[in-house]
Amino acid sequence: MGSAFSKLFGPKHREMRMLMLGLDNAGKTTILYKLKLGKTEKTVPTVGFNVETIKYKNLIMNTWDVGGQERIRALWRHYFSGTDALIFVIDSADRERIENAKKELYRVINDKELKGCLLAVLANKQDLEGAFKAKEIIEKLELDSISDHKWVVIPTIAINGTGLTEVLSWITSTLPK
Ligand SMILES: Nc1nc2c(ncn2[C@@H]2O[C@H](COP(=O)(O)OP(=O)(O)OP(=O)(O)O)[C@@H](O)[C@H]2O)c(=O)[nH]1
Ligand SMILES: [Mg+2]
Repeated sequence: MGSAFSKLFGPKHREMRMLMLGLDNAGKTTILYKLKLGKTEKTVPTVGFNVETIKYKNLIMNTWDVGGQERIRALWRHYFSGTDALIFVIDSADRERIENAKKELYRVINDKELKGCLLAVLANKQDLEGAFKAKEIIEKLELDSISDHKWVVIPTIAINGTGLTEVLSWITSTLPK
């Protein structure tokens, strides 16, 4: 009632934690800043993490974006605790590494610390030639086999913002009350 939080944001707001993971170069940082600032920032590969607060409707989304390079993926698990929604970003045009992305996705969602969290898979870079469509991503990643997480695949183009509102909207409407 009288917490500093409700004084800042109003009593109706609800705070949640989002975690963005995916292979290096998938577009995570581009998405984070497009959501936060509404513009396309020039990015460099993330070594470590970025964190930003995104306000959407009545939600305060504390959003963590962790670097995806192979040598630092072992650090991902340090960010799992308390995650309400995992946003797993795929470079849909990187056909060679889709199996690698699949392996990393299952390693993450099978961790007990992420039990039951929402899973939004972003089929990013839909503007690029040869990009897998959302349906193909579902097949390649065998998402129909996942029954212990509510999941969705959303086609996105981070550089112009296509699909990003759908991501926030799905999370908002699917989050347990
Ligand atoms: N064409 C196209 N390029 C994109 C899209 N999204 C991101 N990019 C580009 O992909 C490159 C990598 O984007 P980042 O956001 O830095 O990728 P990341 O997932 O944060 O990578 P790490 O920090 O290494 O894990 C940048 O050059 C982006 O401009 C997209 O939808 N379409
Ligand atoms: Mg990054």
